[in-house]
Amino acid sequence: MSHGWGYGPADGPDKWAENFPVANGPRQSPINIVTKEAQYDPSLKPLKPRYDPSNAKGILNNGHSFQVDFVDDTDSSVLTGGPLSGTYRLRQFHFHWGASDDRGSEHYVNGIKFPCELHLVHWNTKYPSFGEAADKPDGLAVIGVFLKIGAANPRLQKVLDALDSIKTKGKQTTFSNFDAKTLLPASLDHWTYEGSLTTPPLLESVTWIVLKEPISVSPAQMQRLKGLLLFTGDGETPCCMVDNFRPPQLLKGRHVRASFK
Ligand SMILES: NS(=O)(=O)NCC1=CS(=O)(=O)c2ccccc21
Ligand SMILES: [Zn+2]
Repeated sequence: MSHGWGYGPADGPDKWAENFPVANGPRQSPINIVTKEAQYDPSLKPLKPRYDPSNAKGILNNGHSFQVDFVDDTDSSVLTGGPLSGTYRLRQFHFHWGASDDRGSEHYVNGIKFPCELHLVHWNTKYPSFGEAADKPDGLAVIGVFLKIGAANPRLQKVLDALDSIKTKGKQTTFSNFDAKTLLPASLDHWTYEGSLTTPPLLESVTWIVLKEPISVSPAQMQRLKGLLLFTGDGETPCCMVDNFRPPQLLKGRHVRASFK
């Protein structure tokens, strides 16, 4: 059963507004971050991700990416600081990538695209659950991390090695004892703005925290991501899951803040 949306010509980002009219809303994501227009905000606090590796639960091919899910029934893996008020619990992380390394990221920096972008999704514990938080203006916080082609990144290896067991849509397997913090770069300098989910239902509930420093990924490691499959329908030939990114959306008067000078 398809979700009804995807990244192809018939069901891709240009079509999403038909079923999700918020696609044309005032705070849509991703965006192109124009660094000269991002104002340094000294009131932004240091970003504090505190993750417990034992909260890692499973890895799932959801048909448009893959996600690593975390147990989120306690405050043992949380994000605080930066632009956030209160405590946000880690829910899942996933990636967006291209068919070739000249594209793949959702956010751009001064028009520059990266081959891949990691999203760590958190929800505000002022609400009783993820589901309750997901449609509130301050409900979610997503850390975006750019991946840049370079040396092989050993911290990605455990995730990449798990992909062989979730090749097709709907497949999942256990994924335990993983510290998501190891996927973050040394510097937590970031840009932040008010936006949305970049996939349907495109809810305008996300405080975006996009890290300035990319992490590395080797061409061979990128190939592993591109090997994931999604079936477009029962019995149809599987096709590679690539180019699962939404293009940048209009700022519509929003301002991007920087945590660094
Ligand atoms: N790229 S993104 O993080 O903005 N959107 C993916 C996403 C993250 S999520 O787990 O909040 C969720 C729930 C329902 C539908 C999509 C999503
Ligand atoms: Zn995402």
